[in-house]
Amino acid sequence: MAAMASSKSLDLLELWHTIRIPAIAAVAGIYLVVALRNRHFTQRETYDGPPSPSKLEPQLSAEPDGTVLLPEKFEDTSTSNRSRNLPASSKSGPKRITGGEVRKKKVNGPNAEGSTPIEQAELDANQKAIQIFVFYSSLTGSTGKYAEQFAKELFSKPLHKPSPAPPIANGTDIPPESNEKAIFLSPIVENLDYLDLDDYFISPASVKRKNTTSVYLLLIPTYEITSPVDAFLEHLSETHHDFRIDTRPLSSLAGFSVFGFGDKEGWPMEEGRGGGIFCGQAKEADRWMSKLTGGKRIFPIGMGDVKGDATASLTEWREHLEIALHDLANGDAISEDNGVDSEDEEDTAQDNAANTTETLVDVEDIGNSIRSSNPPKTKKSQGPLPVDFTTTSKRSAPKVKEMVPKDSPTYTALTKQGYTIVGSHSGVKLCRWTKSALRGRGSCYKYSFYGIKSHLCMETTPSLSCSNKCVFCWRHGTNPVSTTWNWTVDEPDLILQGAMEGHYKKIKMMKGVPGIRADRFAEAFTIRHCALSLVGEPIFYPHINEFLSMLHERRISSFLVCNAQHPDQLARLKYVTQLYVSIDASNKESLRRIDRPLHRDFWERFMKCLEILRAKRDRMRTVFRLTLVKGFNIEDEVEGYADLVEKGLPAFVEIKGVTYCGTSTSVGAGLSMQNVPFYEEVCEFVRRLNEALEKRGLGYGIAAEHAHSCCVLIASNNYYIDGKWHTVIDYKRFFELLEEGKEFGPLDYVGPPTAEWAVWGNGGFDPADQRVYRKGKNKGKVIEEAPSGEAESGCG
Ligand SMILES: Cc1cc2nc3c(=O)[nH]c(=O)nc-3n(C[C@H](O)[C@H](O)[C@H](O)COP(=O)(O)O)c2cc1C
Ligand code: SF4
Repeated sequence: MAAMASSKSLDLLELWHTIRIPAIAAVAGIYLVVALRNRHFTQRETYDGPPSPSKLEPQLSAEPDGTVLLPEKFEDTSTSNRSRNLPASSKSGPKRITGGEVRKKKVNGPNAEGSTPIEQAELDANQKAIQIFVFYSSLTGSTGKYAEQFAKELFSKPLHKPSPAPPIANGTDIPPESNEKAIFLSPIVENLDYLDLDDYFISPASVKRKNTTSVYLLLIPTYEITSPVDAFLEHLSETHHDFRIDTRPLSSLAGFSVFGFGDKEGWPMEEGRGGGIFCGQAKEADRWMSKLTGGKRIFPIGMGDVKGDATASLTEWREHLEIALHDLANGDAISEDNGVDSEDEEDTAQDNAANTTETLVDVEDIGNSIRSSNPPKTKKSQGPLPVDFTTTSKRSAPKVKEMVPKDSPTYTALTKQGYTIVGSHSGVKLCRWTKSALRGRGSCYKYSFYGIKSHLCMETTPSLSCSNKCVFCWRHGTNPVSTTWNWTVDEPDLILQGAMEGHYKKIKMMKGVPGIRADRFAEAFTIRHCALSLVGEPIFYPHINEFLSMLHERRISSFLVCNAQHPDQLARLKYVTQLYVSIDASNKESLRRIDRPLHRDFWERFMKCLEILRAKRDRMRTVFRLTLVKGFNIEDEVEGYADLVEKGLPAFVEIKGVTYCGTSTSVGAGLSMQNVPFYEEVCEFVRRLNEALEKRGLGYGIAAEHAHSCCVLIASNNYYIDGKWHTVIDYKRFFELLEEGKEFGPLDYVGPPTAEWAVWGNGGFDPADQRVYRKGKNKGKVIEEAPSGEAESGCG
């Protein structure tokens, strides 16, 4: 028995040795699964309803001085997105870029075989085809319209062949030429300002269809100020100089051609105002494209004077271009290499720099030269074009410019609108509410909500430049735009001094205006508040923190509005009395449509700024500024806005109807009186937003209103103290706290209760002032006269 027992235990021991590893692994696995499950349920059990600030991810926190440390930096996409978008392997060593897929836009345009474009579906797979891309850039909208029209008209009429070309059949359909080797696909129109340039200009756009090459036609305006065209030219230049990329990366294109838009009166052929020249940037684009394609210019650059005959010039250029394209389709010129060495071309260009202006040919001259000589031919079929347009641009070392030089049209335009330009990049302007308050006719909503008397407030900006082109902005036709600061920088004390002097000068000029109240006029010579919201982007200014400190040292409060496009600068921002971000839409597409941002990663930047704002909410008063534009960002967006509030958890949400200014630019952007909501519509939106916030349990309520300027305030319940809203600021306490140098938060400088007349439901107009009602059918809408200088700006 004992022997049997001992042999059994030996068997068991053997069995244990055989199965011990899988058994231990199985037990450990089961333990892990159970532990994870328990953890999951523990978390779920402790979840207590709607998200509170501490539970929202990801978390950033502010330092005692109000700054936020960011784990990563947002680089300027205008110049550096290439390095991010290159294939991973190309970052570690030299590599030839061979191309990738592109996002395609709707194919449009006319349709006929031979010279006219046709839809892909109708093609025989072996048929050679040419895809035309019409690229454009536009700051104020006109080039976009020209581009659409151009694409519609391309090949829409019989070829306008100059003699001695053979006559063609009457009628609108052009019979295919018997020797036609390739046909044209309907053109694709693309806006360079929003395109991922890497997809199109590091290697040719990849077209899914086989046997298809592309032609790039570029319609480019010129701006002497910084504009999106700069980013495009920079991209072309970087591509050319990038050692990882083939020297002629676009050489497999069938060809390219450029048409420039400019203003000959302001910027003649030689150097014009602010250093710009007529169509200077179009010429530069033409030069870079020639280098990148290895000289595949199918037709010389055309130029149109927008104050003259731009439409006629474009038509003429198109008609000649059609012939050149036709030749391209007929001949064997669709080749990988046309034998032109771009490096030789560059050398020639530099050698010939001194003779450049002589070689310039305007489109009128091109027309004449073509009529008087032969019709244009492709290089392969006829040798190089007689005029080398790559030599038209003089290259000089880049120098740092002033943002708004005194002799620039921007300066003239802004001063005409009532701005005082301070130094080279700042501006100050008397707000219409300051004037109104001086006359006892009421202050702006900042008085009703936060206790700011408008006649003690200065509206200024240390950066007239902005990185958006909002549809409702007054100034995008005139104010500079850019994604990065690339101008000379003025010292903060000079800006503050200049701004205050400019402000007081304008106050002095109010002396003779009927109805000015003597007491307020006298008080107005001590600025107590500064609204950094005039126009442009104040946090763009590299010394913004020093500027703010100087205001605070003088016991001037700061209200700073930023456009949520500069997370790095926002994170670095120190104490502000009240910090705003403009929330002009609740989703990416809507934001693109309304703000027309220059940054390609605008949505990521926007979301990052909300995170940063949330991190700052324990240090300062934070505000979301919503500007409602009917037909753009009101309808169906309430839930989206509530989501954004949940993300940023601002102390306040200001909701304001857009202000209509009726400038040609706003009209061009598709804005009319129809887009201005009535106050009742704003109120209805506010009620719905409040409900959406309540549903999420976020702890907000409708606190105050200023019907006079179509503005309503939603506030965090933190400001509902002892049964009353407390939205007004204790400015004296704010400065004391700063001077004490201890850590403090926004609830440490809460002022007295919000005035009864300002509380939601009571209208928001101080009975001590005299209300002046507007007559007419648009009563209840905020309309401003522009450019009289009477108005607040789009984000003011
Ligand atoms: C501030 C400003 C600067 C300009 N600079 C130049 C220039 O240097 N050269 C030029 O030929 N045209 C210049 N123009 C004219 C524009 O190129 C022209 O108005 C063009 O049609 C604008 O196109 P867009 O509406 O598509 O932005 C300038 C226009 C403005 C408003
Ligand atoms: S409204 Fe403000 S953010 Fe928008 S473009 Fe104008 S200045 Fe820039």
